[in-house]
Amino acid sequence: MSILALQQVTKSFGPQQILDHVDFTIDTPTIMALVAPNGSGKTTLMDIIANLGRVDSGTVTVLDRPHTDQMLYTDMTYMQGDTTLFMNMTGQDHIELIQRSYHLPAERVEQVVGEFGIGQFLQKKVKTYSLGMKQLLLITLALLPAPKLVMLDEPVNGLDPKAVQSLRNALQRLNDQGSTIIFSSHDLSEVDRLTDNVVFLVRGKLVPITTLAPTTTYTVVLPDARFLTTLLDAEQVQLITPTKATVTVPPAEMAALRTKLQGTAHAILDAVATRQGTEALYFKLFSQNEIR
Ligand SMILES: Nc1ncnc2c1ncn2[C@@H]1O[C@H](COP(=O)(O)OP(=O)(O)OP(=O)(O)O)[C@@H](O)[C@H]1O
Repeated sequence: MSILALQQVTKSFGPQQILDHVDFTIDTPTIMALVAPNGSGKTTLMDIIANLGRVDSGTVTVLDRPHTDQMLYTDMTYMQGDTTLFMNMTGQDHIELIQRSYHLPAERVEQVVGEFGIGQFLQKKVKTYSLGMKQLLLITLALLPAPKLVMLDEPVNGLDPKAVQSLRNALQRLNDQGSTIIFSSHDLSEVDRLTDNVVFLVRGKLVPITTLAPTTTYTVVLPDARFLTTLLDAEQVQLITPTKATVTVPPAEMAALRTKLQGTAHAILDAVATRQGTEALYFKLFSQNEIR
């Protein structure tokens, strides 16, 4: 089964071509970052996937169903900007709407509300919320149903470091449970913390970072860093401290390593990708500022 499939998708606004015969598929659950300059079409693309925008030509399927299938809402959520919130309703009102629509047990709501620490302001009207509070509410609403596909438009915006950490943990857990997350962001260091799976939108085409930089260097933390030398070739591992090392491998190999060590005494506790710079690749791809 494919999670997402775009076939020859084209979209223009007047003379401006946003998507140019895009072919793209996601077949296994992943956390994918969508990266491109302002005005390139990230929101347009997510709108199209969520059936909030029309394609000029091509087809989009989500979970092997046309993206126009109304019932897909049970399997796909989309966090857009704060214009989707009702200013005169409380956060709690919003949560109850989602809880009723998706028949969610109270424990699920308690878990996610607790995870993001938003319980203390849920009784207030949304119009009194700060940018970060609105972001946290929007993220909570999108993640509550734990759908198969979650799309988040710039979720990191306005979040404090603790909230970013909660987001990171929540997305990782959802992905571990089989959900796919697509998010856009301009914060490239946070992108590198959240995922290896970066896809650039370049002149109307989707370009996976793996096609540009086949290996990634990760700074990993684990109880005994020397253990890595028993699993990987010498040139792939560089010990930094007894509990820290750099590992240079393709992203898929890193994912396999994490899975292999999960739950063992050698579990990888943290891994930060310092690929030959997502940022460096970004500047190489978008140096001419010609997208806008
Ligand atoms: N309804 C519309 N009518 C005409 N042009 C539009 C419409 N919606 C978006 N655009 C244009 O399409 C381009 C892509 O916009 P989009 O919001 O998808 O970019 P983005 O990559 O999400 O940008 P940002 O990073 O700034 O959020 C922009 O030039 C925008 O002005």
